[in-house]
Amino acid sequence: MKIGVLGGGAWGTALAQVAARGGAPVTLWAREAEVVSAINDSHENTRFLAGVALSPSIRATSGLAELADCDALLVVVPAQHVRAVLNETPVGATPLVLCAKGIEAGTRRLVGEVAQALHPAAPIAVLSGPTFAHEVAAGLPTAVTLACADPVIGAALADRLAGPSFRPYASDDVIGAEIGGAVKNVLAIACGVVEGAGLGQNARAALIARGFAEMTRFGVARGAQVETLSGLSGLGDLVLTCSSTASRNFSLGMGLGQGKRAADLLSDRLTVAEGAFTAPVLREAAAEAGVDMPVVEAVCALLEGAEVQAVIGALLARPLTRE
Ligand SMILES: NC(=O)C1=CN([C@@H]2O[C@H](COP(=O)(O)OP(=O)(O)OC[C@H]3O[C@@H](n4cnc5c(N)ncnc54)[C@H](O)[C@@H]3O)[C@@H](O)[C@H]2O)C=CC1
Ligand SMILES: O=C(CO)COP(=O)(O)O
Repeated sequence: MKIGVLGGGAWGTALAQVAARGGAPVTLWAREAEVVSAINDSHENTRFLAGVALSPSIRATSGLAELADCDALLVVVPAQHVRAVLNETPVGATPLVLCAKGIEAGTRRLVGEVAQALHPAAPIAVLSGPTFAHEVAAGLPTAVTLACADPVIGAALADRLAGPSFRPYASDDVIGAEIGGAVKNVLAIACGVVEGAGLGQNARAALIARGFAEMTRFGVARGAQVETLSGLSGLGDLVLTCSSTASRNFSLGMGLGQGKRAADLLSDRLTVAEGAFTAPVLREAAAEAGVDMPVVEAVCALLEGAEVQAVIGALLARPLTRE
């Protein structure tokens, strides 16, 4: 199975390295000409994943047409750009594996829903879980959810990507796998705020648990299975990104917690903090579904410039309720 990767950021590059194990040919489309030439000339993505020696069997390209001979495409561009990139990609009935984590602004669609609407003949799969790109690229042990409605295609993709330190777990819950990854990015911002504002470890644990309750409420309302939300792509990824400054979302939250302005923190970013884009869309989607998400609303308020202590005070002053 020849794998193509759409997106030459840190995660697309790390997944290309996974797929190239044993010298298997992989074609990686990157938007930046300098990323294409760095990968082809020196086998390194100096811009987004510096310091990792990439397999020579990864060939980078700027031409989406060159993905036409692939047997499966991993979609790893940021969620807000999936539509534009997939619009230009020759897909047909090739399986699409969505690896971006987010909800599209405007349509409030999960990226798998965007992909399915654009390419109705393509089987849709989702690969998601606790996966810092630099750890995966370094070959450290990692487990992911690989969800696909078609169990035969799901198993073929899992077999193709699995390795001694990369373990896909099968699921048929595509929506559940996507919702975990999208929502946890927003909750990771909230946990970063707790860290930045010095609110302590009790508060962080409380936020993870109450955030998970929000993720579950929203997920169930959108048709997700609770087992998926409490697995690798939901709770697993939530725990990872809510505990580490290696998370871009957590780091963004730390800055907000220290009183910095969201606009300043976001203005000169080279890399993507998806939670900042997902938060307002998730707030709308939750309202539409009639689901209460106070932590998500608090993150939105902070991104819109509200004062940290006022937002935290309002969250803590909510009426007492049952767990
Ligand atoms: N980095 C990680 O550890 C992980 C990232 N992800 C997800 O993977 C997705 C991609 O993130 P990263 O690879 O980390 O990106 P990155 O932050 O390393 O790089 C930014 C990427 O955005 C692309 N980009 C910027 N503007 C664009 C546009 N107008 N059109 C198309 N692409 C554009 C750049 O070409 C580059 O590939 C995100 O949804 C992220 O949440 C998922 C798991 C792990
Ligand atoms: O999704 C990730 C790990 O699973 C990466 O998290 P950040 O985007 O917050 O760095």
